[in-house]
Amino acid sequence: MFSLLYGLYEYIFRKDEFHVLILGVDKAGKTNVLERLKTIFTQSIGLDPGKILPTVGLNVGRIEAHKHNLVFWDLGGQSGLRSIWDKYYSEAHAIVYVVDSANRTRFDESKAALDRMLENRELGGAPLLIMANKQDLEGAATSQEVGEVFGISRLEGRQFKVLPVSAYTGQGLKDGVEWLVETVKRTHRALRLRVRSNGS
Ligand SMILES: Nc1nc2c(ncn2[C@@H]2O[C@H](COP(=O)(O)OP(=O)(O)OP(=O)(O)O)[C@@H](O)[C@H]2O)c(=O)[nH]1
Ligand SMILES: [Mg+2]
Repeated sequence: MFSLLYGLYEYIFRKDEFHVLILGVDKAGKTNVLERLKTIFTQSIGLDPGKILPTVGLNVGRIEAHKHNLVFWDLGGQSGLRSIWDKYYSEAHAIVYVVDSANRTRFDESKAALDRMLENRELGGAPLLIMANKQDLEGAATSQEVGEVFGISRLEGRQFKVLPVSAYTGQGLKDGVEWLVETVKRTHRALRLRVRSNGS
């Protein structure tokens, strides 16, 4: 009886856990974003930019924000590593797509990788937050420009937002996390994933 009641208590009061994939082409700044998020939202200090190497496997970061637990999965963006992105799609509540706003020469490549990702049905209904990163650099494209180049307003059936951020200064990261929590909470996808995890 006690365990039944405890189970019910746990079910009602446990914090929801959301899985957020951090994607984007190599050198966009994904791992720096993750490390800065750790500094902002946890007791520990994220890695210094100078100590961050190109990602080959998976970096995981957990934070607590707005009464929710968020688990970030940061994957490598080199072209040969993009083929494993889709292994994580079915379990992801939302996507953060990081763009190097200061490197316009790679916008086409980055947009192609984004379009390919969005075509995947396993990501149906997953909110998309585009981080127009490296805003601290002079000449960086604004978030509006990034939104236009990446054709974001044409997305149908998906919640999305483009935010100006800097992993170096922390600009925009709190707003991004707040948007993620508030948006994911309201999606059918979150409910679907929750039902599935309770059933397994
Ligand atoms: N100026 C500036 N540089 C940044 C910022 N974020 C990342 N960088 C730099 O951009 C480069 C790539 O950063 P990473 O975080 O390793 O990029 P990544 O997207 O994780 O790359 P992969 O792991 O190879 O996919 C590094 O030299 C970083 O120091 C930023 O906000 N501003
Ligand atoms: Mg990385």
